[in-house]
Amino acid sequence: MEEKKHNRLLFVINPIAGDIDKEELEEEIREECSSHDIHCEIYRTTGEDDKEIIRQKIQTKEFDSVYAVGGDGTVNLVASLLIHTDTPLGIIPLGSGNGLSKDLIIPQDTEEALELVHEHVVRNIDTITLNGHPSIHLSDLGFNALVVERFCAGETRGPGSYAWIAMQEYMSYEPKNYRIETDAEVFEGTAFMVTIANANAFGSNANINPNGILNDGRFEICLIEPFPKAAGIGILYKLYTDSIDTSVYTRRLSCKWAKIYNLDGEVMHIDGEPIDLGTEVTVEMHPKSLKVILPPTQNEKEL
Ligand SMILES: Nc1ncnc2c1ncn2[C@@H]1O[C@H](COP(=O)(O)OP(=O)(O)OP(=O)(O)O)[C@@H](O)[C@H]1O
Repeated sequence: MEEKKHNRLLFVINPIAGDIDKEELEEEIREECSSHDIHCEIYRTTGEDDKEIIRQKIQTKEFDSVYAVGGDGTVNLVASLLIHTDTPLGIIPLGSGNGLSKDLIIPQDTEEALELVHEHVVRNIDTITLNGHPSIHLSDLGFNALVVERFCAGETRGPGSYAWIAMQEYMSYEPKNYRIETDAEVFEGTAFMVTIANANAFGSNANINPNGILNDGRFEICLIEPFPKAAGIGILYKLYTDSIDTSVYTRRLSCKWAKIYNLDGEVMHIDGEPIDLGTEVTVEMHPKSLKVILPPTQNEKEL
C-alpha cells in the first residue's frame, strides 16, 4: 500500500476525448479534493502547445501526482513528461478506447477511478521510445495505423466511428514491406500490420499481445502477416479471445531493442496519435521508467 498521501494534484483534462462532456466531472474533482483538503489544479487541453504548458506546470509546482483525464493520447502526453521522474501518473479513463488503463486494470467507471486519489499503490512500468518519442501502450504501422489516421482526421470520435472506418478500409488494404532487426533476430517480408507493444490490448479490447508484461524490461513486435481476406473473421475472433498468438498468420518478436525499416513508407501511430517518423524507426526500452497509480488490489499482481 502506498503510504505517502498525495495532497497536491494536477488533473489534465482533454475536453474532447471520447466525445464525452467532462464539465460535471470537473466539478466532482474540485468537490472531492476540497472536501479532503487536497490542493488540485485543473488544466484543460486545447490541442495546441499543451505539452509545453503542462511541462512548465510540473516544473514550477511540485505536484505529488498528475492525472490524465481522457484517452490514450492524453495519457501519452502526460506520461511523456513524467518518465524518469518520481511523480506518478494517474489515469481517469474517458477516451474512446482507454487501452492502457484497461491493461493496468484501472476502473473504467469514473467515480471508482477517482477514488484512487485516496487509496492506491504506485508501481513502476516500462516505457519504450520510437526515434525518441515515448510510447507507453501500443504503436503500430500498417492497417490499424491507417484506420487511426482516418479516425483522427474525421469529425466524430468514439468506438463506433473507429469500427466503421476499419470496415471501409479492410477490403482494399494491401500488406506492406518491412525489415525488422532486433537484438535477437531479423524479419524481412510483408505484413498486414506491425504492432510495437509495450502493453497488451487496444482500447477496442482486441488483444494483440496477450502475454506481454508491462514491467519485464522487454517489448514485443507483433506481426500479422498477409492472409486471405476470408481468414479475417478468424483473426478477429482470436484477437477478441486473447488467442492471437495461436494464429498461423502471426509472429511475435520479443526484444529489448529494434530497428524497423518501413520500406514502403507506411503510416504509423504512437499510442493512437498519428506520427511520421520517416523510414527508419529505432525502438528502445526504458525499464521501469514510469510510476503509475493503481488500485490497491494491484499490489501483488503481475502487470
Ligand atoms: N481542446 C481540444 N480540442 C481539440 N483536440 C484536442 C483538444 N485537447 C486535446 N486534443 C487532441 O485530442 C487527442 C487525444 O485524444 P485522446 O487520445 O485522449 O482521446 P480519444 O482519441 O477519444 O481516446 P482513445 O485514444 O482512448 O481512443 C490529441 O490528438 C490532442 O491533440
